[in-house]
Amino acid sequence: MSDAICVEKLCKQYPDFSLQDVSFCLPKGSIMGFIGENGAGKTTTIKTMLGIAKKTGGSVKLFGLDFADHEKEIKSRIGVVFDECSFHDTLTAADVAKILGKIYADWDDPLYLRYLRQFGLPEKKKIKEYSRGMKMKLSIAAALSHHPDLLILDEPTSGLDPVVREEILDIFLEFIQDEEHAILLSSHITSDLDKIADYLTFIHEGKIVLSKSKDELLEDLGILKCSREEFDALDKKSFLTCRTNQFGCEVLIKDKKEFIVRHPEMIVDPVSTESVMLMYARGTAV
Ligand SMILES: Nc1ncnc2c1ncn2[C@@H]1O[C@H](COP(=O)(O)OP(=O)(O)OP(=O)(O)O)[C@@H](O)[C@H]1O
Repeated sequence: MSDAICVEKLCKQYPDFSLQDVSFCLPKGSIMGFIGENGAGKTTTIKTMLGIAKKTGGSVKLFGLDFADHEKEIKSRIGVVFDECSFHDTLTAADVAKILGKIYADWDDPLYLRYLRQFGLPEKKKIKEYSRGMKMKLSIAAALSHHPDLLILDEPTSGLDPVVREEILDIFLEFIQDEEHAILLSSHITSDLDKIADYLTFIHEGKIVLSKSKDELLEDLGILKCSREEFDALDKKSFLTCRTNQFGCEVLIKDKKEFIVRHPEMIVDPVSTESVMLMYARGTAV
């Protein structure tokens, strides 16, 4: 299976923030959830991948092609949605179709109209009269209507009610069914990622801390609760991150089965996508 995205050692330097050696690959036919707390670097990664922010190092390949050398071709094959609607608010959905129809050779008006109807979006109403959720749905409809091979979505379900979120997640699942398409989706809504993601990539303070298949991650990782004394006595080689409070420590463990063999007396709880995110966001590296 070849990769839709392969990012290697991507770097971006802002005055108060740096993206450091960000690397991950997304195989075709799959969905990757890109997770991290506010300010972790998700949008910066996406913008730097797409050349919207200038990278200070590293390489980005989409469909096996170097982004910098094949920007035009690559852009015609991807649909991108940011958390803010990128269309001018005096336009209507019908105007958006006219503009995008001129930009994309594969623009599909009937498909776009089908999404507008499915999402309940009036064609003639100005975007400024749309609600936040309607604007997001319009961005998603537009991103899907030129038959892209890859969707890159920055918080696409934020601000949407659970019914619409589910409807959109179903569309994403349908999109990848042919095993050629892929989706990179940044989100704080871990329950959405639990439903649809095949891979999870966690970013924290500008660095990738984990990138794995969701099944492997849930199978391998565990959370150990122990006292400070127990923590101090343990070998830290399989510890990823740790949170301490007045009652003791919570430790994220890389390989819970291996740890339990070495410490059968200790209890290691299973992880969820949300608990891993919280362990990184609120913990300290061990
Ligand atoms: N144009 C810019 N100039 C300077 N700093 C920036 C710029 N854009 C982003 N940053 C900084 O980069 C850091 C990461 O921001 P980014 O938007 O990538 O985070 P995020 O993970 O997408 O967060 P959120 O979940 O809140 O959207 C922040 O500290 C932000 O202030």
